[in-house]
Amino acid sequence: MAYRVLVTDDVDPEGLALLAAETELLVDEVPTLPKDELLRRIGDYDAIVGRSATKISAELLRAAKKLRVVGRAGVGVDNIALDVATELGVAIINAPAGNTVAVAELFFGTVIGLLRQLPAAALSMQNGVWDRSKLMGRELKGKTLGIVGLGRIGSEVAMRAHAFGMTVVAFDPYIADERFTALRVRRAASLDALIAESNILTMHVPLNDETRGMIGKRELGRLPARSIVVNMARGGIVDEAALLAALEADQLRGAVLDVFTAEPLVADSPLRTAPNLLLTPHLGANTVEAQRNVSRDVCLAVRDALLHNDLSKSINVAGGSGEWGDLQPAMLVARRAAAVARAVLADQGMRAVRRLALRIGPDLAHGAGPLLAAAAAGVLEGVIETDRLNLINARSLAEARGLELSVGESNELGHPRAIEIALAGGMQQLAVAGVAPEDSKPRLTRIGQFHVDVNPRQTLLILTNHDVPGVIGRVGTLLGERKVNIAEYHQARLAQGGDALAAISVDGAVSEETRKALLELPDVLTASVAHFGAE
Ligand SMILES: NC(=O)c1ccc[n+]([C@@H]2O[C@H](COP(=O)([O-])OP(=O)(O)OC[C@H]3O[C@@H](n4cnc5c(N)ncnc54)[C@H](O)[C@@H]3O)[C@@H](O)[C@H]2O)c1
Ligand SMILES: O=C(O)[C@H](O)COP(=O)(O)O
Repeated sequence: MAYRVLVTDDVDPEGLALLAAETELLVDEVPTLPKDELLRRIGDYDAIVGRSATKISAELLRAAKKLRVVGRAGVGVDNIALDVATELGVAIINAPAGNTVAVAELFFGTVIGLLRQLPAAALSMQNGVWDRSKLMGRELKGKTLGIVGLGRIGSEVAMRAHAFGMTVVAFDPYIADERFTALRVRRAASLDALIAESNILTMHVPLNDETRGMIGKRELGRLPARSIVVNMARGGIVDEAALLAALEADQLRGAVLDVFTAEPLVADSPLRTAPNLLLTPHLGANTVEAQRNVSRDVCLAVRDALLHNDLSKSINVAGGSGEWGDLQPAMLVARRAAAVARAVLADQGMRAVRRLALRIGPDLAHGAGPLLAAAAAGVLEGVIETDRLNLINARSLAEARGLELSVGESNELGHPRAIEIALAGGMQQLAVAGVAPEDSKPRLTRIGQFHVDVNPRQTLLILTNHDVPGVIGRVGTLLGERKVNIAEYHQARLAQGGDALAAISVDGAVSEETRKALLELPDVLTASVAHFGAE
C-alpha cells in the first residue's frame, strides 16, 4: 500500500529525496497553499510536511480523514492545533535540533549589527557618504546578557556569549541547576530579577499562554537604561506596541525582531520605520545547513512513522521523545496484558473499567509515558469505534471515558524489565504481568494469581477449570476439531485439585461460538478470548 505525502513551504530537497526513495511513499511537492485549497486537498494525504507558513488548524485536521502524520521541518509547532491532533491520533513530528546553531549565530550577527550600526553604515557607503563619527559603536564585552529560556538555542547563545566576554544570566524555571552550572550561566531568581540587570535581553522560549506578552510595557520599563531587546523566538512574546513605544521614547538603545505576531509583516507596519529597530524576515533558520538538517531529520522520522509505525519522534505521545528501540517489546507486553485483563474482567461481568494502574521495573522507567499509552490502547482496542486508536490518542481517549490512569516504578515485580497492568472497576480487579527481556521474547508471566509463561501472539485464550485429569485433552480436541491451531498451552494451578488456569496462545481468531463450546466442556469454568490488534 502506498502512502501519499504532501510537502509545502519550501522544504529542503535533501530530506524529500529520502521520502521519494521509498516506493511505498508518493510525494507531492507544492508551494505554500492558500487555506481553502489546502483544506480541499488534504483529504487525500496520509502525511503533510511543511514549515511555519502552513497553518495546521483544527478545521484542517478534522477534514484530513486519512492523515496520520504532520512533519514540521523546524522547531516551533505553534502553527499546529496540537490538542486536536492528539485527540485524533495524528502524530506531530518536528525537527527540534537542526536549526539551533543558525539562530544562535543570527543572534550575534544582528546584535553586533545593531551595536555597530552596520545597516546604517552599509547604506551610507552605498549613498557615497564617508562619515565615521556618526557611526560610533558599542562592544559586547563586559555587558550582561539576560537569556529567557535556557533550552537548545538559549544554551548555544550562552556558550558563544562567554567567548565575547559577556556576563551571562538566564531565567528558566524548567531547567535544573546542574545545567546552569555546566553552561557557566548564573540563574536569575525571577524574570523581573533578570530584566533588572540585562543590558541585552533575549527571548528563547516557545510561544504559549505563559510566554505570550511576557515582555510588555512594565518589563521594558524595568530594563537598565539603554538596553537592547531581542526576539528571535516567536512574535507576540515581546509586545510589539509596547516595544515600538519604548523605542520611539528613546528608552532603549535598540531592538532586534526576527519574528512577528502576524507574518509576513504588513508592508506599512510602523515597526518597519521604528528607530534603532533591526528587523529580519524570520531568518533564524534560514541557512543552507539548518534547512538541510531539519529537512533530513523530519523526513526520516515521517518515513519511519508511516512505514514502520515508529512514533518515537512524535511530540504528542506523552513522555515519548527519544529512542524507542528498546521499548517496543515492553509496549507490546503492556498493550496485550491490558487487553487480557480487560477480556477476563468483561467475562466476569465487569465491562466498565474505571482504573488502570501500570507498574514497571526500573529498567523501563524512561518509557513510562509510551508504556502507559500502550496499556490504555490495550484496554480500548475492540471496545471503541475508531480507526485511529494509537499511542498518541489512547491516553486522552481513555481519560475521556472516565478511566483513571496511573504509572509507577517498582522493584517488586521480580524483573527489572517487568510490566504489570492492574485493571479495576466496581468491586472487581485483575492484574496481569509480563516481562520484556532484552535477550528473549516478551512473555506474559502472571494472570491474577496464576503464574503463566506464554508469548502473547495473535490470540490468547484464557480458561479456568477444575484441576482434574482430562481437561487439557478435551480442550485440545475441541480446538483441533475447529481448526484452531495451538501455538503454546500453559497450564497453571494454585494447589492440587483446586482451580487451574490455562493460557493458550493460538494462531488466528477464536469465534464466539468456539468460546461457548469450550464453556460447555466438563470442568471448564470460564473462557475468555483476547484478540490482539496490530502491533
Ligand atoms: N527565528 C527562528 O527562525 C527560529 C528558529 C528556531 C526556533 N525558534 C524558536 O525559538 C524558541 C526556542 O527554541 P529552542 O529550540 O531553544 O526550544 P527549547 O524547547 O530547546 O527551549 C525552550 C526553553 O524555554 C524554556 N521555557 C519555557 N517556558 C518558559 C517560561 N515561561 N519562562 C522561562 N523559560 C521558559 C524551556 O524550559 C526551555 O528550556 C522556540 O519558540 C522556537 O520556535 C525560532
Ligand atoms: O521554529 C522554527 O524552527 C523557526 O521559527 C523556523 O521556522 P521556518 O521553518 O518557518 O523558517
